[in-house]
Amino acid sequence: MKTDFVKGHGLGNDYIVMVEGASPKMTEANVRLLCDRNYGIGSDGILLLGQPTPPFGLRIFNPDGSEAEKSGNGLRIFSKFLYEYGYAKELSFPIDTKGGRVRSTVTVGADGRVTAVKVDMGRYSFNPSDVGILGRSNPMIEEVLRLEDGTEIRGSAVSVGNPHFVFFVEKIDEDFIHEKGRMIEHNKVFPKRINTQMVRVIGRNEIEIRIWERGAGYTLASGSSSCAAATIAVHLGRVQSPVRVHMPGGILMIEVDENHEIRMEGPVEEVMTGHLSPDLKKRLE
Ligand SMILES: N[C@H](CCC[C@H](N)C(=O)O)C(=O)O
Repeated sequence: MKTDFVKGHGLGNDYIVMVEGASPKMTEANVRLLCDRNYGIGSDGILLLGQPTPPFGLRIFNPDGSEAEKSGNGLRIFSKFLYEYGYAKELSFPIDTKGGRVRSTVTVGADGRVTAVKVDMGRYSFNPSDVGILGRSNPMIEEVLRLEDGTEIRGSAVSVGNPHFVFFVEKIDEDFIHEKGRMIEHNKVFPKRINTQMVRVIGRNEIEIRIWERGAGYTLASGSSSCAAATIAVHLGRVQSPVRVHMPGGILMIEVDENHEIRMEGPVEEVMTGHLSPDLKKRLE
């Protein structure tokens, strides 16, 4: 790759792609600086290519410097990168993440560029230890979560490789997710912290969500959040699979099957390629 990084987005959830060995060390300080929208490149996270042959190695970093087990939008951006920059020779290939192995299949347009990606995201789990909840073995389904300000929210916890808390509303309230998202993220029930989705059911196969991401805050879209919200909505019988998930950044298609497998499909775009300038490099550890 003749460039220091490639930047892409999935429905407005943007990531910087870098290659291990040709990138700064992924220390918390470096990740925070690179993701900073004023002092750095700016993004909702970093995707780091490890093993450059199948099964491709992927590490995912949030803009606060923490490492995530999985990212749905990140996997689509990463899959497009692998195919267009010659790492992937096939249209379908496996990728190893901290949250398990997934398989991507890219859709290529007439110009040879990837326009969309389908990802077999693996299996969901309601197991509290998979979500990072300690001291219980029964799933947290439609239970009241108490926040430090006294707010009570009835929701469910699910892992799709990374952890999520999902609650339903009759009407989407953007202010609520901005006011309470961080409190939910850091609630003591979730020692590994957690991603949160506010969900409104629109139809038998349709939901609308708003997202507060662990380690990133409010984002325009989230693939793993779409998987988590669709999984809980199907599990509670509020919708049927496949589920169209509407977000401010756009729509993802999510399938949840009886074997607990989740499949996600959606668009992806490359924004730019770039080089780190000497002044920024001086600031990196
Ligand atoms: N912040 C998430 C990772 C990124 C998820 C999101 N961007 C997606 O597309 O799935 C976490 O700490 O688990």
